[in-house]
Amino acid sequence: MTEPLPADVQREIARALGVVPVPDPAKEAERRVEFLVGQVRATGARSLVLGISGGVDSTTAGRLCQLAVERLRAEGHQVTFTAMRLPCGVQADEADAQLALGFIRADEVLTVDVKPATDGALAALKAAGLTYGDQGHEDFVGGNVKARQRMVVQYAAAGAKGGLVVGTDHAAEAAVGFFTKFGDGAADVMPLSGLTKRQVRAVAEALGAPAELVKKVPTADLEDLAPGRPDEDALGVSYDALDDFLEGMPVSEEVFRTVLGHYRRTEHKRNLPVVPPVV
Ligand SMILES: Nc1ncnc2c1ncn2[C@@H]1O[C@H](COP(=O)(O)OP(=O)(O)OC[C@H]2O[C@@H]([n+]3cccc(C(=O)O)c3)[C@H](O)[C@@H]2O)[C@@H](O)[C@H]1O
Ligand SMILES: Nc1ncnc2c1ncn2[C@@H]1O[C@H](COP(=O)(O)OP(=O)(O)OP(=O)(O)O)[C@@H](O)[C@H]1O
Ligand SMILES: [Mg+2]
Repeated sequence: MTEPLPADVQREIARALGVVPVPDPAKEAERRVEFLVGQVRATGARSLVLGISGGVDSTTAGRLCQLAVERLRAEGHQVTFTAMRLPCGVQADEADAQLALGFIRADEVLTVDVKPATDGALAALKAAGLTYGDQGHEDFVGGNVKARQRMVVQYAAAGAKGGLVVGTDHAAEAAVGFFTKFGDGAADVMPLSGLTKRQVRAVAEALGAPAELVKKVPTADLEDLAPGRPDEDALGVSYDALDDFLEGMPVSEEVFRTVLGHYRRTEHKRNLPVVPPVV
């Protein structure tokens, strides 16, 4: 069988992830505010809950949430947006998180330090006898525990408030599975879905986000041994190249292979858990 052409593979992946051109980022922002409004109306939710890190994704999604709840309140719905600051101890780019909060102007900000819960779980696992390959491996697994502790507290807040947890996953992260399964990958609504990273930045700019945040270098910031490590460093491909891939532009063979490799390896993260076939 002949291999499909790279352009056809790119088109198929972009289609699966819902990537479309965004000629007018302001209209796109509006469409996504309306999506959130519709989801709140349909579910009867009384709040939206989202962690604000100081990165461009949560800055953008956070502002969309606040605009959505203000629109709903104008229609008479009792609904609020809770922005959550979820540092793990002291966050190096705390100033960016504060800048994001100043822009978003959320109804409420809840701050929870996820360090005690993260350290407690890891210490208990160690006491139970769990071991890791090496220090780097331990740090990597611990990073995912941190991301899942953020999920735990966001769902606790949503449970207390009758709310929906908002996720910030978009097409560039989804394509390479660059999120923690059931950590930041766990959410009820994902208003940035289908956007490439540059489209997220364009929507952020259209919303009036501070330029420092629009242009900020993306970081998962999960590893203690490599604080603030740029995503692009971990992924081995730049977001520009990844966006080119998703937007159907020509990419180098190396980029093509890297993205396709990540896409195939992380298929399980974009699907529900695997179950036995029905007989
Ligand atoms: N084939 C398969 N079918 C079904 N399930 C499979 C599987 N392979 C692994 N799994 C399961 O998945 C687990 C691995 O997935 P996971 O725990 O997510 O771990 P993993 O994908 O190894 O790591 C998460 C990556 O996402 C990055 N991240 C996380 C959070 C936020 C951001 C960000 O950009 O902000 C980035 C993080 O830096 C790291 O590189 C395995 O331990 C196993 O339980
Ligand atoms: N320190 C934090 N405080 C609150 N929420 C966080 C924190 N770190 C991560 N999150 C949540 O996890 C999500 C995933 O992180 P991710 O790094 O992909 O997004 P971001 O930081 O908003 O943008 P970028 O990818 O450009 O860094 C964030 O959007 C946010 O909702
Ligand atoms: Mg980040």
